[in-house]
Amino acid sequence: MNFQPPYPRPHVRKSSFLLRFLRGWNSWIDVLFERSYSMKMGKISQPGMDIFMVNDADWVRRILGDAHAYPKHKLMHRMLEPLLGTSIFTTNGDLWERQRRLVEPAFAQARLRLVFALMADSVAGMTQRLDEVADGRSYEVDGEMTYVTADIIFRTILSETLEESAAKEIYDAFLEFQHHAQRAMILMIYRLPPVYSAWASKRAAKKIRSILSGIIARRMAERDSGQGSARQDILAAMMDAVDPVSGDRFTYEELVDQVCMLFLAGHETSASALTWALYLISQCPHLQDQMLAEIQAAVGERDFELSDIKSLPTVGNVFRETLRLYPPVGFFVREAAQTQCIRDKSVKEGSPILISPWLLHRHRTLWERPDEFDPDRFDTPAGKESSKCAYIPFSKGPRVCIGAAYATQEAVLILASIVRRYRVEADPGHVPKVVGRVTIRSGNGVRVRLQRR
Ligand code: HEM
Repeated sequence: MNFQPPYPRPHVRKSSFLLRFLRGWNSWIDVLFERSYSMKMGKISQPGMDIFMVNDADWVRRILGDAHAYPKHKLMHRMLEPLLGTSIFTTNGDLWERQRRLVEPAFAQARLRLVFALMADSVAGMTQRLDEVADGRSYEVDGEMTYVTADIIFRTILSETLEESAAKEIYDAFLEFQHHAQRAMILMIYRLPPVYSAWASKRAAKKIRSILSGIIARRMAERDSGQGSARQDILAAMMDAVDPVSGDRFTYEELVDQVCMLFLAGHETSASALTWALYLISQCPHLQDQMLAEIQAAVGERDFELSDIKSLPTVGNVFRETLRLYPPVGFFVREAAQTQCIRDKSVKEGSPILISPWLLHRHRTLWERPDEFDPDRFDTPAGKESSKCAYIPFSKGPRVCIGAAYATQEAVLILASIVRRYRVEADPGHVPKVVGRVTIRSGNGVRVRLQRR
């Protein structure tokens, strides 16, 4: 049985300028109105700046397909810069191309094979911690999903395990960063100086950056003194990578920015998706039975192996459908490099263009029953058609997520490990409150009840 999970009901009409500001202060999703979910293109007029929202599948493909004509907008860079510095996530042009050439090999299939065992070790730690709470009590899963995904990033990128105290420090600092970065962005859109929010987001980012930069400095010193060559993690691949065009490597400062970016892009997104996935399956006991039967048939009681990931199509579809309904990156911002017409609208050079997986994935004319949770939809002709043109949780084109395969491997492993060991039951009365900030999260947490099988 499919069900319709919660999301903020859109307003009937477009909000006025002032209401948009107030509603967007906590969550950009609260600004949306009914037509946002069916229009192909919208325009939001702000003082001194028109922002365009593109939901037309062909235009989305064109925009995402051309990183030169539609580079990333500086707004995104300014929002994330305190944490990510000048990293691949927000740069453009030659600088981005160089960074992409140096980072991409670290995520090649061969390296993903190497990091699978590290992921599995971390998941074993997760189940030990979950055993402590798997007695049917009401349990908030956000913290554990953030912990295990951050620990996986630490192990696979840096060959370090993440202590619980450092994990807590990072978790709290990141919540603080999200909160203030979202507010700084809203203020910048309204041409107001984001004085306090910018300062507070920098303060939170500094805590995370100081934990990571210490480790990188140590690793570079190790390399320079000829030690540590046996490590096969993602940092080693990035330190060794030589740019085939310029012949040079990442400097220390560049590596700090890239690792902070991979840390954020690589754990917060996955933690958001996994938390929502646990909520969704908690509402569907029959689906869990189907997942369990599939896991038992393919894997039984032995340890998971990398080749199992492809033998668990239902688990894979649960992850895909979670990313459709709650895409961790709810929107991205590009800009028009030249003045032009997009559909019937004149878009000036430099105007921000928003592309929103949140809206595209729930578009009234592009999906059947868009608000329903239905993992089987990806096996139907209609679902396959919709996902071809209107499914972009990892974006598309030259700037597609570098970590898509890594994230899928990790998420299927975590979900399958949880379902094999526990029944994930609903916590009656708990309804998550969807909040759109840097990622899409629940403002009141996600609570379920775990029961050991
Ligand atoms: C469920 C998990 C994930 C989701 C939904 C996700 C989603 C995305 C999206 C939508 C973008 C494009 C953003 C834009 O165009 O502004 C992106 C870019 C990126 N992601 Fe992910 N991501 C996930 C996990 C990861 C992981 C695990 C890593 C690495 C460890 C990673 C690394 C990156 C990088 C480096 C980019 C920038 C690529 C570029 O601009 O060239 N992501 N991701």
